[in-house]
Amino acid sequence: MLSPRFLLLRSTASLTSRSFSGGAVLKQGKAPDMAEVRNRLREIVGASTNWSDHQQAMSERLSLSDMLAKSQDDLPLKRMKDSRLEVHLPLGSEPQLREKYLTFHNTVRFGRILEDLDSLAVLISYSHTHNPALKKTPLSIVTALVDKIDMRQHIIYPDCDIKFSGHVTWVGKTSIEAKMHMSQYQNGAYSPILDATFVMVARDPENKRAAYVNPLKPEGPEEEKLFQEGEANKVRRVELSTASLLKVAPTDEERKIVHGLFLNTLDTKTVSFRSRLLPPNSVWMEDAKLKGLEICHPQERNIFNRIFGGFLMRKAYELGWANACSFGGCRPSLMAVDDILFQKPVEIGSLLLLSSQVCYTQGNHIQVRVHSEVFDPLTRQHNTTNVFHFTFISDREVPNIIPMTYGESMLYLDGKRHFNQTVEP
Ligand SMILES: CCCCCCCCCC(=O)SCCNC(=O)CCNC(=O)[C@H](O)C(C)(C)COP(=O)(O)OP(=O)(O)OC[C@H]1O[C@@H](n2cnc3c(N)ncnc32)[C@H](O)[C@@H]1OP(=O)(O)O
Repeated sequence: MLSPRFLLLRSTASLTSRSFSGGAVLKQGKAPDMAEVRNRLREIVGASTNWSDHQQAMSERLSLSDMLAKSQDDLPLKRMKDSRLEVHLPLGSEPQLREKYLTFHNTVRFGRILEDLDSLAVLISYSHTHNPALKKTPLSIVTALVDKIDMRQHIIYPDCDIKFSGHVTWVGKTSIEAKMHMSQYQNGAYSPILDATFVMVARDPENKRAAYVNPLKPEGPEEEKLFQEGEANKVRRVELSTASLLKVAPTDEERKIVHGLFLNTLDTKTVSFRSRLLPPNSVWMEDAKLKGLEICHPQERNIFNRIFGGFLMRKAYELGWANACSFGGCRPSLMAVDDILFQKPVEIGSLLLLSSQVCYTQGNHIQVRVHSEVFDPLTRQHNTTNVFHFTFISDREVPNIIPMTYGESMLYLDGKRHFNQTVEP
């Protein structure tokens, strides 16, 4: 795992003796770097620093199960400000840090930002669930969903300081919604770069069963509004999942779109269902794929000895970007990320197959879906672990993407739904 060097500027109340990540105490005037933050996270969950100790560390965590709350009512109410964090990424003032974030084209690697956001969401969640009476937390908090990342500005400069901030905005019984903002220092002030919403889920010390999190008490109309939005987000997520094209047929309008695409590819000379012709300025979906393989080494493990969610996002993003770049014939910018679902943990040692597909285009926009699955070479079984959705914008019109099979048509419609949701909500 290659996490950035964060400098914590301010947690909730004061830097003097406040815990920001479930037990870690900040000393006044001393801003911890990311190594310290990671060490603290390891301390909080009792994770091993060496892979060779991981089994012992996990067995020690087992004893923490007794500390889990039996019901949510047993846990004290928390306020939004209990989890509020502000973190500094000094790309401008610390040039040696820049290297890790730099692209060949002198912009910031967005994959690295995804890793940072993931770490921040974990920190925020541990701040919310912090119990000062416990030395180690019994909770294993994992990323379940990146609900949305909206880009407010497409260019992130590699030589200007960055600031992240965020806090818990909604909680369910065992899940936590965290909203984060990123801004960059330019021309004497910080201007917004992106807004992100993550859903984290609390599990028992072994990461096997769901575990209760503290209830959240919004204070004042602004916090009430955020909480209501969180509630609405939950309802929307359930509705979206119910309407998934993997479960139900497309709508009437969507069926017409698919049929229109089909008719547009028929060969008028042969009048056959089988003979298909690619319309001008178009690319078959089959020809808009890019694949990759990752061997999941212990270095990329998270504090629970699974593959770090941020690493998976970085790899998926970079593959998706390369595919969009190859498809559009120029370097695209990211417009939005939505609905990144972490369905199953990725075990250390897994073979991770990543497959990206341009699934929808409109004007100069490219919608890319990246699917990741673990492959067991001994049993030859494949298991989907993640699905990622990225919306890119190119500086020129891109070709139309055309599905040939029914399955591809569903991918096309799913891509269109994601595009409409993020770009034309
Ligand atoms: C060293 C320092 C570095 C710091 C970084 C540390 C990073 C640590 C974070 C990670 O890297 S985590 C790694 C990436 N994530 C994963 O591997 C998670 C993989 N997915 C899973 O394990 C399961 O799918 C998951 C635990 C997320 C959900 O499992 P289930 O579907 O069985 O959950 P369940 O039905 O028990 O529901 C539990 C809660 O999750 C909620 N939930 C489940 N799936 C969801 C979803 N897709 N969207 C929103 N909420 C979801 C569900 O509503 C419910 O909330 P409430 O109790 O509040 O109602």
